[in-house]
Amino acid sequence: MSNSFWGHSTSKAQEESSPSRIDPASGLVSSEQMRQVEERLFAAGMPVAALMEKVGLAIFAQLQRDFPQATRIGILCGTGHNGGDGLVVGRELLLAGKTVKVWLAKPDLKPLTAEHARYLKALGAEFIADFRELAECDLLIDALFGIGLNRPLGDPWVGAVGWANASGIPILSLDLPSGLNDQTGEIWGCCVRAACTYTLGLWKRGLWQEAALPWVGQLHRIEFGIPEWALLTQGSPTVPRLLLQPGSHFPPDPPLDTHKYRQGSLLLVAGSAAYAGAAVLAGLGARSSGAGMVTMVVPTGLKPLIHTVLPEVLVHAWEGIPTLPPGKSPAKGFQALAVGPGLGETRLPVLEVLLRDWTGIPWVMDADGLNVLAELGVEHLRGRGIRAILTPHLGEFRRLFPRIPLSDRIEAAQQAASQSGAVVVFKGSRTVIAAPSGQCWVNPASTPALARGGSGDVLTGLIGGLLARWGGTGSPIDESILLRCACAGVWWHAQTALQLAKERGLTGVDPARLAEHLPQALRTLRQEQVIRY
Ligand SMILES: NC(=O)C1=CN([C@@H]2O[C@H](COP(=O)(O)OP(=O)(O)OC[C@H]3O[C@@H](n4cnc5c(N)ncnc54)[C@H](OP(=O)(O)O)[C@@H]3O)[C@@H](O)[C@H]2O)[C@@H](O)CC1
Ligand SMILES: Nc1ncnc2c1ncn2[C@@H]1O[C@H](COP(=O)(O)OP(=O)(O)O)[C@@H](O)[C@H]1O
Ligand SMILES: [K+]
Repeated sequence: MSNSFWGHSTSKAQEESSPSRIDPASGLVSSEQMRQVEERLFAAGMPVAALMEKVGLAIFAQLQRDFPQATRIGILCGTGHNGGDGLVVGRELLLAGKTVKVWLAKPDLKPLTAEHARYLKALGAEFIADFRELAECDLLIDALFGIGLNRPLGDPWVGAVGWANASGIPILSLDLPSGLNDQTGEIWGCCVRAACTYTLGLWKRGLWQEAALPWVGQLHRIEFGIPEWALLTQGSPTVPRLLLQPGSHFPPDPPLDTHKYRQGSLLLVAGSAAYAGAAVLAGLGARSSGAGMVTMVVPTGLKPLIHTVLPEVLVHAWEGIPTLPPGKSPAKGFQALAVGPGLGETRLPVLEVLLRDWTGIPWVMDADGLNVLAELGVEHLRGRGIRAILTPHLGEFRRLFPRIPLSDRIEAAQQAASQSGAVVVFKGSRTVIAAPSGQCWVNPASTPALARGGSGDVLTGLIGGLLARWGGTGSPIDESILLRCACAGVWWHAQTALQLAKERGLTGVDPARLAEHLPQALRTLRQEQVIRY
């Protein structure tokens, strides 16, 4: 990853132009891809047992940091190498003076796992026949299944998992919570509900899917030093990545001799009599983006409100039939268009005007803009040559892309981007951002404090403003800039909400305050350069 928070570092540029190598800090892999990486290590001479030892010791060290108070540890141990990892950790815990009890799901262990079981027994760990005997433990380690899981759990695992989940004892899952699908994050019938998951080597993509959120707990990646040559992907040209920090996604800071027209001019088309607030919130988001000029197109009735709340905004008001600012052509006047929040009944006539004359500048489309697009068909965008960012939530996504299956939201976003030719921001508790070229990002940190009406309107204005700012720099707005704006907006929006929720509690993050807090949050983030999970 780039070390520069704002700069356009070469390493970042290279990273983006060579998608065939997995970034170990942020790349999301399937179990199959993980196996390929491991196979390369083994083929090059790394002994399997040595890798398990290395991984086990690293897990033990992290466990000591995260659960220093745990003294009685129960291990739910499967037959494969996930169980082996659990036993290595058990050995270290025992040697550190902790009490260790092991429940072996089945006796037919893989050879390496069997060796570790034999030694742990010799050291004095108690091997129990009934998992209920783990009730006195203060920490459970879930070492039932990792990347080897390939079908729904049956007996005796279902009983053990159900008991562990109901026990109230915190559970640490190794690699994946047992029962979680490594790709989709959905569960195979039943699943361990982890307080914490330590994934080994590379992030398994299922862990970062929205469906996995109730099961994975705190996520942590155990580094075990995978060499660069082992990180090549096969079969998949691009690997989805976590949005760990915005880096070069943001527009550069303004030069000292800049002026308002070089800071980007945004046309924001939003609001209706019924949904005046949506226009205000999108305007507040645009204001905080730092765009040099914001012009809002609203029905006449909203003009006084916009002037009062956003005095710096130019307002073009229309009555009867929607019109756009006179004397300005898309080519010279504006660098970006944000359209959709709160258009309500006026959405169709408004979109008709925009589609007629305004296809030359990049668009951010949300809410009612997306609903019109769903009626027209997403092909319309490509047909008209519109460069666009679409920001659907689940309902809007369904309407736009009715044929795309939703069980794997990362894959769904990638398909949507490829189908529409637009950058797609699939909003939710784990927002996914995908581009037609196949590049794809997942926002790893957000908060349910955002789950209230209007949060998305702020995001639309913010992304629109960022787009205008890039346009103001003179950069051609190609796919990579669209992607940068989408990523920067999503990250900044969520990090601001996290900061506000910490200060004011989950109910203190109303959209207007969120929009107002954006600049201050970014300043803090720039100083801290941290990611909050
Ligand atoms: N590769 C390495 O050397 C290293 C790996 N490491 C660790 O090993 C883990 C992967 O180990 P693993 O391949 O042994 O698979 P694991 O997840 O333990 O499953 C065991 C077996 O269960 C079976 N099975 C599947 N689904 C089932 C079901 N529903 N109900 C019942 N059985 C089911 C399936 O066998 P099958 O029955 O399909 O033949 C599978 O093989 C990995 O996550 C990491 O923790 C690290 O130590 C680093 C070194
Ligand atoms: N549970 C959640 N955790 C994190 N972020 C969330 C959650 N629920 C919603 N969000 C975020 O809040 C925003 C809601 O947008 P949207 O549904 O369009 O709201 P609205 O249309 O009312 O403005 C999106 O950015 C989404 O990612
Ligand atoms: K596990």
